[in-house]
Amino acid sequence: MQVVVPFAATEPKTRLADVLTPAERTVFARAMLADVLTAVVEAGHEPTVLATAPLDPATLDLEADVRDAVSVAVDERPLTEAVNARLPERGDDDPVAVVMADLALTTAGALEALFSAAADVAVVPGRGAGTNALVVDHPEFRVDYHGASYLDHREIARDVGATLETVDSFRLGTDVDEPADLVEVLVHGTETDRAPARLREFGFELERTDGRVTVARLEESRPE
Ligand SMILES: Nc1nc2c(ncn2[C@@H]2O[C@H](COP(=O)(O)OP(=O)(O)OP(=O)(O)O)[C@@H](O)[C@H]2O)c(=O)[nH]1
Ligand SMILES: C[C@H](OP(=O)(O)O)C(=O)O
Repeated sequence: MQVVVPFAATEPKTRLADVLTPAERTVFARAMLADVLTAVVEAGHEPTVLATAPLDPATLDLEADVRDAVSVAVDERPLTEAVNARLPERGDDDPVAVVMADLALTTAGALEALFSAAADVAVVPGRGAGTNALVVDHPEFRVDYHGASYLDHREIARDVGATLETVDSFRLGTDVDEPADLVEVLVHGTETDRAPARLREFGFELERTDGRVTVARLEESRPE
């Protein structure tokens, strides 16, 4: 199986602009990417980062064995086009997995559950009907990201006669897009994960109130 990890290398995570500076968003996005790549390698695969701009794996916080297993492909086209150019065509035997770089809670076990699905197309939906991860083992299925892409992908699978399985995964279903999502990173990130470590360095901590838990940033660590 080929595993592709799309990564917006410049100006990542704009929806976090209210709580993180541009430099912090870059650090945080790269930390999530490193966590995802580590999980992919632990699951036994050699990931390709599909980046919008050149990226040197040596500049990511990766163990040496993970770094050596990672390759980078630069494609400046929009996400959908860049991913579609990597999906299997007629005659290709190898399925292609697409795992987003902002799945900060990804573990090898969660990926293995997705990778072992038997359908032509296996999808993990994200919050708000996005598509966080999928495996394509069909020559005609193509992606159409953004909007309610999970619903669109179900329809596309039907149109091309591909079987589709929805994989239920809290860890892969949690994409980190908005400030409220940072809660999940602090609650469920593990000791060795880079993303929660970076958030804590930035001064974020959980805030327990009467309602849903939120994150707060220590006053002294807020940027000017
Ligand atoms: N190769 C590639 N990856 C992309 C592109 N846009 C987003 N991504 C990646 O696709 C995944 C999902 O991205 P989104 O959450 O939609 O966008 P984002 O850029 O991370 O964040 P926002 O700026 O807040 O929308 C993340 O792993 C991004 O790094 C693109 O145009 N090309
Ligand atoms: C990649 C895209 O992400 P969103 O824009 O929904 O966060 C999608 O899931 O279709």
